Amino acid sequence: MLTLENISKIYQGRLPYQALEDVSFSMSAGEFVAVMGPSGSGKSTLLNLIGTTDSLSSGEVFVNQRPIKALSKNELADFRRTTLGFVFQQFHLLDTLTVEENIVLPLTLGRYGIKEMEQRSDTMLTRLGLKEHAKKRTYELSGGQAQRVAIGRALIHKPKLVLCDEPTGNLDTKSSKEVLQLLAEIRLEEETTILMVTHDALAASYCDRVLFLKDGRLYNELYRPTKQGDFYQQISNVLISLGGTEDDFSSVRFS
Ligand SMILES: Nc1ncnc2c1ncn2[C@@H]1O[C@H](COP(=O)(O)OP(=O)(O)OP(=O)(O)O)[C@@H](O)[C@H]1O
Repeated sequence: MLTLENISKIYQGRLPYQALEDVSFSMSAGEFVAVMGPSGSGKSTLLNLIGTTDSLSSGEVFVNQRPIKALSKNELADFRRTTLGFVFQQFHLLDTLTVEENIVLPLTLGRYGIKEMEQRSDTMLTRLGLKEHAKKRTYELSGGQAQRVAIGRALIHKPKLVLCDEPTGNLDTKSSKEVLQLLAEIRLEEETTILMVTHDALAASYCDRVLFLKDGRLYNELYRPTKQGDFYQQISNVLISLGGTEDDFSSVRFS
């Protein structure tokens, strides 16, 4: 579904800086993949390049075998609106709108009738366990509820690829687990491909695979074994070999 071929990014400042160098990997439809690495290793740069909010210095990104570079301006706008969904650490919800209005917001930019919007919103609110909160303003929600609204908004238009930047960074352990469980389930139900940047080994252990970046290059890759607890331990070991600090690890253990 997604292929990165030898991508590099050099920021052209007073002193040019190579943030990514020769990164290649592929993701199949419905795969849930985490990207980890120390601060400054190029994780956000990677998301921005795939999300088309920044441009490649070299290499190519293919979505469903189509090179993103070949898209015209209109096609690119259409690609962002229909194929991609975004989830951020700071939920980026609109306080002036209700929960359900936030969730249907992406649909108001497309050609959807009122009835279809209502149906999709209703299904999504139920799926997120937020039906009773539909008419609330977003400042009346807990962090976990707010992030679930943001996930609903990211998924309401049924995007093929969802890019998540530290989606659990502002959440406590319980809310983090709920949000991660939700992402893991939804990608199975909808075959949504999810790429998630995270510092948290616990969050990464919900994924099928973890890619590790170091100094802008792919450093390691782990596939999930049967047990999530084993995966968590393996991820923690790679983080230690990367030179991670205590802050990179969660204190949660699996039985
Ligand atoms: N616009 C820019 N101009 C110049 N250098 C940049 C720019 N954006 C990022 N960088 C540099 O590129 C490198 C990678 O940055 P990036 O934000 O991708 O790292 P990161 O892994 O996401 O870090 P963090 O975990 O701290 O968010 C860093 O050294 C950063 O200083």
